[in-house]
Amino acid sequence: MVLNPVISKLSGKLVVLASASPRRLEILNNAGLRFQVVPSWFKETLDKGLFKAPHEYAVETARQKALEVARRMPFKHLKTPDIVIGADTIVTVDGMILEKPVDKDDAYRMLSSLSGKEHSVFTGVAIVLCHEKENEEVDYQLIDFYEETKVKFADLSENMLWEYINSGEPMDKAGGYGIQALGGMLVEYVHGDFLNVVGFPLNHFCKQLDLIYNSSISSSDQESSTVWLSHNGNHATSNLTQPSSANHTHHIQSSPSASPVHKVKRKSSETELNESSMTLVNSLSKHTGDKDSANTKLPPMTSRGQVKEPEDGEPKKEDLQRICDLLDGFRASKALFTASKMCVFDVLHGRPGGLEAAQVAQEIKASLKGTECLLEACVSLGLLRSKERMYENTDLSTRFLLSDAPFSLRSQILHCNDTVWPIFSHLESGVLEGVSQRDKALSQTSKDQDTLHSSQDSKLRFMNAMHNIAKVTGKAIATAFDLSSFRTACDLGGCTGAMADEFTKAHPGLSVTVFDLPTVVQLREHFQPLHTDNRVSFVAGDFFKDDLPKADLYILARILHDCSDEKLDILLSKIADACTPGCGLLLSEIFLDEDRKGPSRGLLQALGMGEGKQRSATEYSLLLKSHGFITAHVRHTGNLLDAMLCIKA
Ligand SMILES: O=c1[nH]cc([C@@H]2O[C@H](COP(=O)(O)OP(=O)(O)OP(=O)(O)O)[C@@H](O)[C@H]2O)c(=O)[nH]1
Repeated sequence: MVLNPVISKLSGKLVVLASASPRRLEILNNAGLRFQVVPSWFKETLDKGLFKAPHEYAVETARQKALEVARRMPFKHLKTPDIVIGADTIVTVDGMILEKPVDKDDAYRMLSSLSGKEHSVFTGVAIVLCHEKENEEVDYQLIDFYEETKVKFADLSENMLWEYINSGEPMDKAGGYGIQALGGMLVEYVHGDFLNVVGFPLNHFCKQLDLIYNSSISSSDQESSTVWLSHNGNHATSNLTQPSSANHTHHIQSSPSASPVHKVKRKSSETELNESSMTLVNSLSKHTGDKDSANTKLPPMTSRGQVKEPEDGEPKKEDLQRICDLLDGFRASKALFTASKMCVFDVLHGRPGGLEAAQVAQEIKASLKGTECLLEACVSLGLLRSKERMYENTDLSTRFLLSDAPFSLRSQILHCNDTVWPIFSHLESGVLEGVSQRDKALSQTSKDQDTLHSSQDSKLRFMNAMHNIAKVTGKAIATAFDLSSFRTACDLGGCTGAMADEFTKAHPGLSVTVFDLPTVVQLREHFQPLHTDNRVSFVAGDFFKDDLPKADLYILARILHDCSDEKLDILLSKIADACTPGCGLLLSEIFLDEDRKGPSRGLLQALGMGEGKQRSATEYSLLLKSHGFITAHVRHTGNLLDAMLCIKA
């Protein structure tokens, strides 16, 4: 790509850098850009698990940083900028995203995970072009891209690590290092844009400006091809013409059902810019021709930031829908629980063409009316499909709701129905008293049941539920880290051995001992996989009281969140005592976001008021460090559980 002068194109425009990074300020200053700095208030807490690739996380964070400033300025600074620039820099290694360390321990974790390795630095950049309209409304055009640079660290000694950490330099830098300063000592090579590592890919930025201000797309083309971001930043689809420019051919694919983010692939003779995507959403005024955008018509925001309620004063549909979704949530859960318990999905399995409601009613021995309502509700939830009054399973129900599906969750669903649901029926008491309502709820439930389940039956049902979760999450956890340095593992509370199976499958050199209560180990025959791998063995015992089997890796999957502080201390002390330096501890839990604002799955689980608590990765890391385990790697798997690998110091 031939690069043309671009900085001068911005003279006379109000350019805003939505960043508090002194390095970004210096880079753009040195390039001769005149701009104002308005740090963004956007909290960098996007759920990383939602992004398919690390760079998407950096780009979305950059977008939100820039949009927050672009939207705030008209009524906080009483002026609308012409251009707002946002950026976010992250480091990735071993599948982990490293941002700025929260403390020295975190910096140690990051730097030790980078030691001796090549890693990537991604900087996402968002350019928001603001267009103030005659009616004071502001439309935004959002253009974003990312740049990747590879960096290789030398092998770092403990002394080197701690000397660098104690310099204080790591604390405000992605990945815990500053390549432009002391951190340069750690670096063996850089492949790619050095400034991108520092925090701003200046060359790529200039190329992007070139596309915006020097491309041959005529203003009318730009008008027709450039679709504007609605004031609220909500996306909407739009139909687009396919513009072409002198230096670049870019293809903007759009379809009514497509996400509003369209990948724009720009190629040039010299440089293939990596994917830069222009978030294309339609304005409220000009491009709402097609039905989709009409459906997503949003109340316009005045430049003073107030959302204009629709003329008739009706509440916004989206807000009402959000509340109704929450209102109906328990009905949806109960429909799933009931259909599962009544074996609706099993009844429909293997019935080509499906069954009528009357046939299902007969098979599940239920009323026709009740069965029809249940089947229709399941169709509305995507659990069944119907055609000419014939009902069939969907892929979703076939994969997760059949009793004998490889990843069946039916037992977990029955556990939620029979145990969790009664507990949540006493949630108000739980909140008032701050203690679990389990005994009250289950003693009442067991009295209500015609026949009390034998202790073995209820134990089996619980084990089945745990087996379901281990089957669904086991592979993601077992493959989260390189465990080649470990030969023996002990899965504490490993229940049926489903997780142990996945570890032996993923690591041929590893044998796993499942250590669980005698009543659990006695019942393991009910769950043994068809293939019996002799690398999985069972030992009965109580990990709070008995000696732990010797191993060089201990696995704790969904155990710690259920333990009181006292039990945590007992268990972790026993593990620490059983470990020699270099032993591993692999923890698998739901890791809360650092600001404890999500994921709701974890925070809703905490409403069970058990004696344990939900924690973030940092909280778990510090808890384990207090027992001599240093966190080496953290993995947000995007599955139901996350994972952390710690090493005994
Ligand atoms: O080698 C280096 N690597 C990274 C940096 C600096 O690290 C931070 C990255 O953090 P972020 O992208 O979140 O930016 P912030 O500083 O928090 O400012 P925002 O207001 O934009 O969020 C960034 O400052 C890089 O410059 C470095 O200096 N050297």
